[in-house]
Amino acid sequence: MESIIVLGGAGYIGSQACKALHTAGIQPVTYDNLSLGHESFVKYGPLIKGDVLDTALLSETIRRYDASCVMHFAALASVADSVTDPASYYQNNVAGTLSVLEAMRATDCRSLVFSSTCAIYGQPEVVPIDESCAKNPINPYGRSKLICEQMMNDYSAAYGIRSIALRYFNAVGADFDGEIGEFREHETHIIPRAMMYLLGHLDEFVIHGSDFPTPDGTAIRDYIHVKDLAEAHISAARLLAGGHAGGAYNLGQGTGYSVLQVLSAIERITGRKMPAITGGRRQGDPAILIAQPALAREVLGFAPRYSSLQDIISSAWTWHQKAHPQKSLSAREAGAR
Ligand SMILES: NC(=O)c1ccc[n+]([C@@H]2O[C@H](COP(=O)([O-])OP(=O)(O)OC[C@H]3O[C@@H](n4cnc5c(N)ncnc54)[C@H](O)[C@@H]3O)[C@@H](O)[C@H]2O)c1
Ligand SMILES: O=c1ccn([C@@H]2O[C@H](COP(=O)(O)OP(=O)(O)O[C@H]3O[C@H](CO)[C@H](O)[C@H](O)[C@H]3O)[C@@H](O)[C@H]2O)c(=O)[nH]1
Repeated sequence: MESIIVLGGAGYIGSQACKALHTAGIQPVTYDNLSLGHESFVKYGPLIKGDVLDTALLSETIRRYDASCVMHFAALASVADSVTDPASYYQNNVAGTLSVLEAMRATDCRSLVFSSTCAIYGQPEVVPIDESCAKNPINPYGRSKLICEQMMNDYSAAYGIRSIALRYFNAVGADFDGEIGEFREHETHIIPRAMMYLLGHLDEFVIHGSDFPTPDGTAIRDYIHVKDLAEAHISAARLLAGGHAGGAYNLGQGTGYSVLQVLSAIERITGRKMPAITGGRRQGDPAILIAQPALAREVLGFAPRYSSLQDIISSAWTWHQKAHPQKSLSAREAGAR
């Protein structure tokens, strides 16, 4: 059976990729240090507990499974934390990716699919953003990912390790079977925070900024379902297996929604009131991020199927209720809403 090594496979997006690989008949071998991920998310193949900085263990794992490809999700990914603790981001994300490339160089595996981000574009001059737009990241997280892409290009030219960087916009939603979803110790993302608020795990939900230059004053993002992202990884791995030289592709829908539009859809779909407090902007939050996904459509055949607000919110809501059943029935929630 073909095996693919999934670095960070115990995390939110990596675990969805594992499920998609398993469904496609490929064995996903999760390699994760479990610093942020969950062992319970590793359901579709073996787990190797290890750090991406451990080059020797990585090489050994790639060889042991005779992996056809490496998918690299393992990173720190909080914009705000990267500003206060850049050292961790350069160590984990940049040195970590260098270690991955070195581990691959020591083996025969020459295909890498990498989790990049729209944060590499910084404050875009034009939207929708296409792949040729200026890359001026405005925080260490975005810079760390841009450096990784540059290293990957150099390793491709010099050592023939071909890579596809997938620049996700906002990953959202959960598995439609309710098996895996989005859950972090210190959650900052809009959909899980809203779900946690509705389930009584947060005392308030704050809208970060109402004075953006957008029609309703709240920031606009391009939300893409993790299942669509997971399937794009399989397309990317297949392209590389077919000899594709590598490249970088935006993964978004090409449509944006404001924070207020998302909150209103949450009220409609969950049938719960979502009273929100308006707060100030978060540091480094751009007003509008919308992808131009034409290149991904042309090259990867990327055609999002699960990214309507209805599918995104209903899958997340189902999973969050299942993940926290005891608390979802709390007296506070039942009485107050
Ligand atoms: N969530 C988003 O909206 C989004 C958007 C753009 C890009 N990304 C990128 O996608 C990838 C996955 O994001 P996610 O939301 O699933 O994050 P996540 O935190 O849920 O998953 C990351 C996983 O990597 C593991 N990990 C981290 N550092 C490691 C290390 N040094 N060695 C081994 N394992 C390590 C963690 O334990 C975790 O399981 C990241 O590279 C992130 O930068 C995410
Ligand atoms: O409690 C919250 C949480 C979020 N938001 C708003 O909701 C939108 C989406 O915020 P998220 O935190 O869900 O996502 P980001 O757009 O900040 O982050 C995403 O894009 C980043 C690049 O800008 C990184 O790639 C990151 O990993 C990825 O999740 C933003 O306008 C944010 O200000 C709120 O109003 N309240």
